[in-house]
Amino acid sequence: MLLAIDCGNTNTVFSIWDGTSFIATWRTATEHQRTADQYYVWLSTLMAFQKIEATITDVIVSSTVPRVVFNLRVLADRYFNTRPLVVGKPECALPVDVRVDAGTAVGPDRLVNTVAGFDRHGGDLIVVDFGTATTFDVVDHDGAYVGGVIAPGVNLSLQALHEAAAALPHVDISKPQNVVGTNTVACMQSGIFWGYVGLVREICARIRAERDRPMKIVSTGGLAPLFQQTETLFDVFEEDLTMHGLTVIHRYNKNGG
Ligand SMILES: Nc1ncnc2c1ncn2[C@@H]1O[C@H](COP(=O)(O)OP(=O)(O)OP(=O)(O)O)[C@@H](O)[C@H]1O
Ligand SMILES: CC(C)(CO)[C@@H](O)C(=O)NCCC(=O)O
Ligand SMILES: [K+]
Repeated sequence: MLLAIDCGNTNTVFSIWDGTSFIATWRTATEHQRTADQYYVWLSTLMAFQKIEATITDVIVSSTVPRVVFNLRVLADRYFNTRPLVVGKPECALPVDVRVDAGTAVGPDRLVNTVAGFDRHGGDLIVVDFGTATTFDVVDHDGAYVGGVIAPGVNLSLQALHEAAAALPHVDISKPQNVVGTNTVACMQSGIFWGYVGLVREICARIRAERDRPMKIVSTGGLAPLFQQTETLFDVFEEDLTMHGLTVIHRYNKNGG
């Protein structure tokens, strides 16, 4: 079975893929100090707790944090006796082209989202991922990643307000009832929530205008549903998009690339 690891700047998600479906998914904070042994203790405890008797034969990793890859490689080698596929490394082939400026290292999560979006929906897509950053990946008609947009993430924006202004508290995102807030928390939530609705709508409209062709908007990431609730910003939401992309890339490499 395949262990797929999606490591973001905030959280790392581990999923076990049995060839047909994900039989388990676990999430942990991303910490580069964590060793292979620590990962294994954590993983094996959860597997035992959920009575998952998977024999892991393959590992694939996408990491936006280069430093954590070393320990994940050791995890694969020491505990699963396999060399992991690492997205973005030359030995990991991608089923789509990447057409960007020379020397640009595109975030592996964006490449994985591109592959997943193209696999499920075909080309001409905008993939919006609400993670630490909010990213927009533009997928061409042939599935190629052709660029996009990086905006500060929702939680990062709230955190930045709190850290920069002495009188602004730590606030969690939620949909405010009104635009005009009558207390500090409501004012901050309004700024971020409605600001984000505008950001997403404007960026997608401008991408569409620049590309001059119909583009489907696919969203993923923990906070996408909160925004979709209010306004129709996306055509579809897919919680497991990044994980799906990892299984597609793994299969592609198994079959010889
Ligand atoms: N209503 C909400 N308010 C605050 N956080 C939420 C809410 N709904 C989901 N989340 C958070 O969203 C996060 C899931 O987001 P996701 O995995 O897409 O990105 P991330 O882990 O924040 O970023 P990255 O992938 O860059 O590490 C979880 O940490 C979850 O707690
Ligand atoms: C933008 C993030 C942080 C989103 O996770 C990640 O994709 C990344 O580190 N990207 C590198 C730069 C780029 O994608 O162009
Ligand atoms: K993510």
